[in-house]
Amino acid sequence: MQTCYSGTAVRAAERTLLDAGQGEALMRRAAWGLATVVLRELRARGPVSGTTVAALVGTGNNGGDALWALAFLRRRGVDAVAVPSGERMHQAGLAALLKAGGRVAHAVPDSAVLLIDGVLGTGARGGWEPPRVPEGAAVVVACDLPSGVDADTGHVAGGVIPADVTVTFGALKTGLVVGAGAHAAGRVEVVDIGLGPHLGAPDVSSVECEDALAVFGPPAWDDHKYSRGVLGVCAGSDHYPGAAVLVCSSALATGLGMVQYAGPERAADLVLAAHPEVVAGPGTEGKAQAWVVGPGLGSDKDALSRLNEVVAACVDAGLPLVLDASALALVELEDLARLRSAGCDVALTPHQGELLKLVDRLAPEIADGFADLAKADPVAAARRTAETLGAAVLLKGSTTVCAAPDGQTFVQNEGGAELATAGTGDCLAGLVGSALARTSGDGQRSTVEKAAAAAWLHGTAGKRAAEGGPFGSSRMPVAVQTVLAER
Ligand SMILES: NC(=O)C1=CN([C@@H]2O[C@H](COP(=O)(O)OP(=O)(O)OC[C@H]3O[C@@H](n4cnc5c(N)ncnc54)[C@H](OP(=O)(O)O)[C@@H]3O)[C@@H](O)[C@H]2O)[C@@H](O)CC1
Ligand SMILES: Nc1ncnc2c1ncn2[C@@H]1O[C@H](COP(=O)(O)OP(=O)(O)O)[C@@H](O)[C@H]1O
Repeated sequence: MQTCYSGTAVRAAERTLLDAGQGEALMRRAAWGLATVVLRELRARGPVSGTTVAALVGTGNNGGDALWALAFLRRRGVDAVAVPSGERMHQAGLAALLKAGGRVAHAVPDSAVLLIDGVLGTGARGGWEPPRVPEGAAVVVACDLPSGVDADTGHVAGGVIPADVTVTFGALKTGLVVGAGAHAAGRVEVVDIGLGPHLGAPDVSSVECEDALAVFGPPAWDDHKYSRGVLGVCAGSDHYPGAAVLVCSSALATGLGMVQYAGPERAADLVLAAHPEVVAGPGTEGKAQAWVVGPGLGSDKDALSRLNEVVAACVDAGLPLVLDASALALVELEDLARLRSAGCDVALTPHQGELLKLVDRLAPEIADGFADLAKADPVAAARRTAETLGAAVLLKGSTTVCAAPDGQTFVQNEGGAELATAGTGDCLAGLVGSALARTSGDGQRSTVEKAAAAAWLHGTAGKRAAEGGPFGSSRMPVAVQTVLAER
């Protein structure tokens, strides 16, 4: 499990050490870590001595880190060039650079093979417009975070110089794992500067391979089909029959004990043609241990009555429930309240558009300014919705955010934009359903953690599928099987 801290929390942890007079030591530790990564990048490309490394240097301590790093690099024979972005530079850092034989220039030299972005770190406020830098040739290494990325949220209000590598200090920051911030950061390396004991509880976590496999592991030797998880799927309609197939196929690809399908004849026939092992019928009777409802259901009376039947089945038996797609537009507060009272784990899986509609309809008390919040701070938006509706929220997008009503939050970035194709959300619903069905008795992991495990598998499978060229969502189940087979 990877853990992240908000930029604000990292600053607070630093403050304790700054107050104890350790500011300079911290900065030199950070700068040494940055210089070490830069040297590694240079060595991977050829000789180090004589190559030009430039740093865009801001007015604050982020610039100070960059100046000290340049000073260390100069001692390795690098032509170290500081390019100030403002009127002033960190004094001790500048003195160290000049003493080591580095120089100051007013533009990034064309000869620079590597550019350090040391303009803004955790002290940035609002947006920033980067200066023109020579295009293409230089590797970009961001100091602490790419300038212009909000360290708490990942929001980029102005411009940003996308980094190949970000060397971040003290702890992985939330802004480096969410949305535009995650995209701009490139590969992230964390340099320990001794903040550990002062950091407190993490802000968000990310499920990694091992955590996901603990949910989607192989069967135990004595498992039988009813102990490996039985998932009920209420998806698809005469109008959208394919959704039923995608949900069932993805769930089956994880190796469940059984998938039970509830839906109309046309969709059921397609499901059975693809997977004769599915037990299909019009209603919810059966042995399901969790349900997925919503993909391709539509919005008519029939869709509503099918949703109601599934909610009733879950309430009766205390089963976990995934509400996706059409179900998000049909579910009512009373349904959520009944599910909560019955002790059912509930996961709502909207994309951003569905989230806004859901909040408008069911949580008007938080709707004011919510669209802006969802854009700038998806973690806060998912958390607020989860808390208000009393259910786990899996918010889909370039970063998938899984938030629990108590604030526990996971962010997952395994997938890429190849997943932006119709039906991949249906596949994800099948995976979340499988995660809940197969762990319905284990009580060890929270619903959001299980949802995050499904998001890990979905994103990783998306990447795997993309290796074979452009793809549609029907390729996802095979990719899921491949990912699980390879681990
Ligand atoms: N604390 C420590 O001991 C350690 C800290 N460390 C490092 O310090 C970094 C934090 O340093 P920081 O607090 O000086 O803030 P920083 O990110 O350099 O930016 C502030 C400067 O930028 C300016 N500015 C702000 N917004 C702007 C904008 N939109 N557009 C343009 N300018 C803008 C603002 O100028 P002002 O407007 O106030 O005149 C101010 O001068 C942290 O990320 C890490 O790298 C490490 O060395 C470990 C030890
Ligand atoms: N740019 C992107 N980068 C990574 N993942 C993405 C991107 N765009 C969409 N996705 C993922 O693709 C899936 C799309 O789901 P959804 O919008 O519900 O599609 P559908 O309703 O067509 O099935 C989600 O899991 C989402 O996180």
